[in-house]
Order: sequence, then structure tokens, then C-alpha cells
Amino acid sequence: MNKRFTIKETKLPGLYTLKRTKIEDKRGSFARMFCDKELAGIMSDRSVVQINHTCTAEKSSVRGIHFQYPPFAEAKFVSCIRGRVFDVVVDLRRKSPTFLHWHGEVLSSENAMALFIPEGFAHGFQVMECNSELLYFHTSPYHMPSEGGLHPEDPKLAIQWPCPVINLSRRDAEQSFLDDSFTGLDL
Ligand SMILES: Cc1cn([C@H]2C[C@H](O)[C@@H](COP(=O)(O)OP(=O)(O)O[C@H]3O[C@H](C)C(=O)[C@H](O)[C@H]3O)O2)c(=O)[nH]c1=O
Repeated sequence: MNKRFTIKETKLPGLYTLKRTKIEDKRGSFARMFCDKELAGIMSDRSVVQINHTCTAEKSSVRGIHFQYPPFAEAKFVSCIRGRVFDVVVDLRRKSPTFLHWHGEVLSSENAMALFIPEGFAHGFQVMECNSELLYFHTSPYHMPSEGGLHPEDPKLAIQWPCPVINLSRRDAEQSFLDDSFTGLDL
């Protein structure tokens, strides 16, 4: 059987795009969403401990940008199973040569693209089609006290969102902008 994922590293070390192989026939298509054997090279000794699902109704809505502090820092495998989103990750690893750099990737059910996001990155997305749905595979359990967040319109990040940012949760809208006191995560 041919490989089920095409894996490529991005310009942010440790962040990978994965394109699912769609097996298509007259009924439609079949794709594998996760495979510990084929993804062992990037999953390493991590395992999936939680799977979350979000549905976001209105185009231009933004969720995020979130992360968890160590020891609850998590790797996330994010896939879009309906619609289309502009997915954004920010490198928060203090020792990284790309500290505070961001990467944007269009994930859609159509392009079958996913992101593997290692520990030390913050994640958010903007909906580009209404009623878009994401699946997240997490390698660390949700731990609310360890949650951290960045404001999606933080000038220090200068994220180029494709549409005006709307529908932020109260928590996200109230995130303060980064200042020089933020030195990142020590991972
Ligand atoms: C993340 C999470 C949340 N929750 C509860 C907490 C709230 O009562 C409710 C909604 O949480 P929140 O508003 O933080 O959901 P999002 O804004 O979609 O957050 C997510 O969106 C960004 C883009 C992400 O990458 C994270 O996976 C996640 O933080 O679900 C849970 O019960 N378990 C969880 O793992």
C-alpha cells in the first residue's frame, strides 16, 4: 500500500505539514486520519491522550491563540474535516532560532492537509468557510491552570489574517499584548 501521509517540515523547526492520501472511488473517498506506525518519525515517544473537535460557524471567526505551559505542554495534530481554515502557529520556544515567528497554513477537508505542532507552539485559526470543523489529537491532557494565550492581533506577532478578526472569545479578546518580559517557554 502506498504511504498514507506526505510529510514536510516547515521553516519552523519541528513543525510539519501532512497531506493525507485520499483513496477515491465511485462512492467517494477514504483517508487515514492518524497512524502511529507511519507517523512514528514525528510522534517519537509521544502518544495521543485526548481528541477534541471544534465547529466554528461564522466565517472570519478566530479561535486562539492558545498553548499550555510545561509540564502540560502538548504536541497537537490538527486536521480540518469540514470547510476551510487559515491555521496559525507561533514558535514560543525560548531557545528556538524562530522564536516568535509564525507560520500560516490553509487546512481544508478538500486539501486534506494537517499540521503536526510540537510542544512550545501556540495555535489558533481563522475560519474561511462557515461551519468549519477541526479535529485535534493532543499528547497531553487539558489542564486549565496551565493554559496560556496570545492575542491574535498582537503587533509583536503581526499575523497576516486573511479576513478581519471577529468573534473572539472573551478570554482571547482580553489577552494582553506581549512585551519584552515574555521570554518564551523553556523546553
Ligand atoms: C481546550 C479545551 C477546552 N475545554 C473546555 C474549556 C471551555 O469550557 C470550553 C471551550 O474552551 P475554549 O474556549 O478554550 O475553546 P477554544 O477557544 O476552541 O480553544 C481551542 O482552540 C485553540 C485554537 C486550540 O488550539 C486549543 O486546542 C484550544 O485551546 O471547552 C475542554 O474541556 N478541554 C480542552 O481540551
